[in-house]
Amino acid sequence: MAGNTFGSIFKLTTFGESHGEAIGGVIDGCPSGVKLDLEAIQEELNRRKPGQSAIVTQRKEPDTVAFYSGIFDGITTGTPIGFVIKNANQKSKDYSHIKDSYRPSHADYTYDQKYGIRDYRGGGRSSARETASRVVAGAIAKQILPNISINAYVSGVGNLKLEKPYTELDLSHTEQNIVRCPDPEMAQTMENYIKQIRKEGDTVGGIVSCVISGVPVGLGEPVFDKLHAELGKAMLSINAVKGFEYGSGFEGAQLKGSEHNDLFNNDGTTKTNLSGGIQGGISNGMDIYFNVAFKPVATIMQNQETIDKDGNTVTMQGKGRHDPCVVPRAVPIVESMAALVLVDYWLMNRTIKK
Ligand SMILES: Cc1cc2nc3c(=O)[nH]c(=O)nc-3n(C[C@H](O)[C@H](O)[C@H](O)COP(=O)(O)O)c2cc1C
Ligand SMILES: C=C(O[C@@H]1CC(C(=O)O)=C[C@@H](OP(=O)(O)O)[C@H]1O)C(=O)O
Repeated sequence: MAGNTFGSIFKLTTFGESHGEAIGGVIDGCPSGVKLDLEAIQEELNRRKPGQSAIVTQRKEPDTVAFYSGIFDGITTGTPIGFVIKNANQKSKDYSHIKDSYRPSHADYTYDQKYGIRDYRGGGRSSARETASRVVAGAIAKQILPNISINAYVSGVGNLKLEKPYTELDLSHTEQNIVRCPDPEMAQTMENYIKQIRKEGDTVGGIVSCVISGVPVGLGEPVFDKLHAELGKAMLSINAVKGFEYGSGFEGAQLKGSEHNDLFNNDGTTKTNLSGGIQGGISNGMDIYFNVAFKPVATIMQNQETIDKDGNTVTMQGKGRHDPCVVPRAVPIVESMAALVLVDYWLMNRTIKK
């Protein structure tokens, strides 16, 4: 199975399945001499972990990370950073019903067809449990990036949407509610809606928005490794993601050039920022902002028609502990993937300029 490594200088390889012994990763290419705040890494994991509130999966995992290499006296040594997060709260018997049948729109069918064998307990390797390892690496990347802030927040749940742009929001409120929406009133409405959806045994999608400030001019490697192309790949690699747009995004397609162009100030900044901080695949020093769309996840607590391995139609009922809506927990994952992209390009830029 290829495809388990992300990045070209700061490289993360993850391993592990949702109901196996453990998940974890190896980071190769981390610069030496970085003093790490290990508590801050654990805090990022706590933002992502299952069982954290009434509107997420009730699987209760401590998600405590243990580092095995690459850090000495709290400082990176430049050697591979190996880390492990033990799985502690699997309930694998809840998944025997999907051993020989496929949940519609999960990855059961495609994994079976491609590999011919599948750890069906939980989603196995396809479970978003794997993203905990991304958060560890992302938290380290955040600590390497100088003066760059990355803030994601929930801007949509089903039809409920925050219409205000990030410039009119107080993002310091994001962590003050369990939805991670910076508008307290909207957060409450979203929370009530997710609770109602959960009661119905259903799931609902949503949008995570992200804003990155303090990025210097010059990150991004045209023509194939443009900064926004890599951000797009990073976001689309997250489980359940269906869409990525940056800057003016899909709405920009409705505008005229005279409305869309970002006119310059004399210092090279721009009066508007419909470009979303990237032009020609290179950061221009303005804020980078983007939206990531998540689908309503596949496992619903309702009877559904599906097929078994032999192609027979069967009725399946959702079992196990699942997220009715993933966006509250996806916020730190989006930030982490953004940090991994930025640290890679930042290190590349440093190398090229030397
Ligand atoms: C934070 C997070 C939590 C998720 N939780 C669940 C879940 O509880 N149940 C589920 O069926 N899918 C869940 N998913 C989505 C599946 O992992 C994903 O749909 C599956 O791997 C198939 O991949 P795809 O949707 O990207 O095609 C979650 C995704 C994320 C990002
Ligand atoms: C365990 C986590 O979330 C899981 C993500 C997930 C999925 O299908 O993506 C399905 C559920 O668990 P399982 O793999 O046991 O079916 C969630 O609880 C986690 O994020 O740590």
